Amino acid sequence: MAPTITDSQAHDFKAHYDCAHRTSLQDDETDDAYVKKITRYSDGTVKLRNSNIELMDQDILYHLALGSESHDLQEMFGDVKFACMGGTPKRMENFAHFIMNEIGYKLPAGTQLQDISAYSYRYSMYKVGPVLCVSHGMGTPSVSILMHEMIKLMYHAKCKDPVFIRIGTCGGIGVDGGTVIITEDALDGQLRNSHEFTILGETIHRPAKLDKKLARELKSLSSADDPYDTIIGKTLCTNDFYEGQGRLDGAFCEFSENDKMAYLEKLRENGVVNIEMESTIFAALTHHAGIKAAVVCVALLNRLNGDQVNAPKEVMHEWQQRPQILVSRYIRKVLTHNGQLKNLFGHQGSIKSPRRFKLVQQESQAHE
Ligand SMILES: O=P(O)(O)O[C@H]1O[C@H](CO)[C@@H](O)[C@H]1O
Ligand SMILES: O=c1cc[nH]c(=O)[nH]1
Repeated sequence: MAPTITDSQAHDFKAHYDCAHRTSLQDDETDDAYVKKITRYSDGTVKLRNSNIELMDQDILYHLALGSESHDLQEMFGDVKFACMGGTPKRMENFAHFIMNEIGYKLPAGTQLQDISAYSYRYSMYKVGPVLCVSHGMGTPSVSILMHEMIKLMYHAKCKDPVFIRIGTCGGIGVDGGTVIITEDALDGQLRNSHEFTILGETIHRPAKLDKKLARELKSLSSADDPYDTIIGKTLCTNDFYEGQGRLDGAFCEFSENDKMAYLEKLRENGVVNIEMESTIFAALTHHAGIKAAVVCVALLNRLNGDQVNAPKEVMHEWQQRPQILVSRYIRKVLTHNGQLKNLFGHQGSIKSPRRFKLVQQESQAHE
């Protein structure tokens, strides 16, 4: 049944809508406190900024092949603490297997990981205890649809203070392929720290804010033993991989190599260290929902040296594991801190890897 919206709910909607226009006038702290107030219940569970949903008999999360009536979402997802997302289904399936080993999670006997959203034929979703691993496709429209449904999923499931992390790939600016980059600020094609939406024919901007503390915490989990650099910097989010990222090798190119290099230099002068295609929408919608979020990508090339992604497949496969390793350290740290990683030492996989073992030792000492 379609929801009926009362005047007071419409007023509520308008207040929230006005807030989206107003945020640039507010200082960050007021904005953060306001967002927190309207996006959390007192027990930390996610509160939606859309009262229409409560009035609906059921909410179908169409692109996830889930629904609030057809599935017991609280039973299925109520324990989720981390929602990790990345472009491809295969990367997220690999991450699900990787994190399962890293946190010592054991599936019930006789079962194996399954793609929960397989029948959507859109996104893939795997659940490993408190960790959801979801593919988001390419570009901001694809991520936008997923984020609406993921945020509603967190609400229906009554998840407490979930953290969203994008695990991606990017082009580096002045950094070597294989470098791990944590986004400090996500900028749109015009270097604005916001995402532009067209709603009811009107243009609005929502701040593309990520959690700075989380970014620093992730950075602190990089290790001097890692055979690659992990850095923090600004990320440019574009609507295209070719002309939109100043590549000379698309089907069309109406600018010169000099124009391209001048543009990349301008980005560098503005503190931009990488280019990808989802960070502004990811940051804007998580911030609007009061959800702590981070973006961690690995550079597949240094764009100052060229445009083609030509590293060997095996090399790129190894590079793509690097953001996953960093994120898994964070997840293990939080779970250890919360006393939820009790089985770790009993789990063979953890004892086998010296680096992982060292980290576990450090963590347990830090919490003694
Ligand atoms: O590696 P993922 O997460 O797919 O992200 C990057 O790769 C895609 C382009 O190849 C874009 O979606 C870009 O953001
Ligand atoms: O150059 C690159 C590489 C990966 N992803 C992008 O969006 N750009």
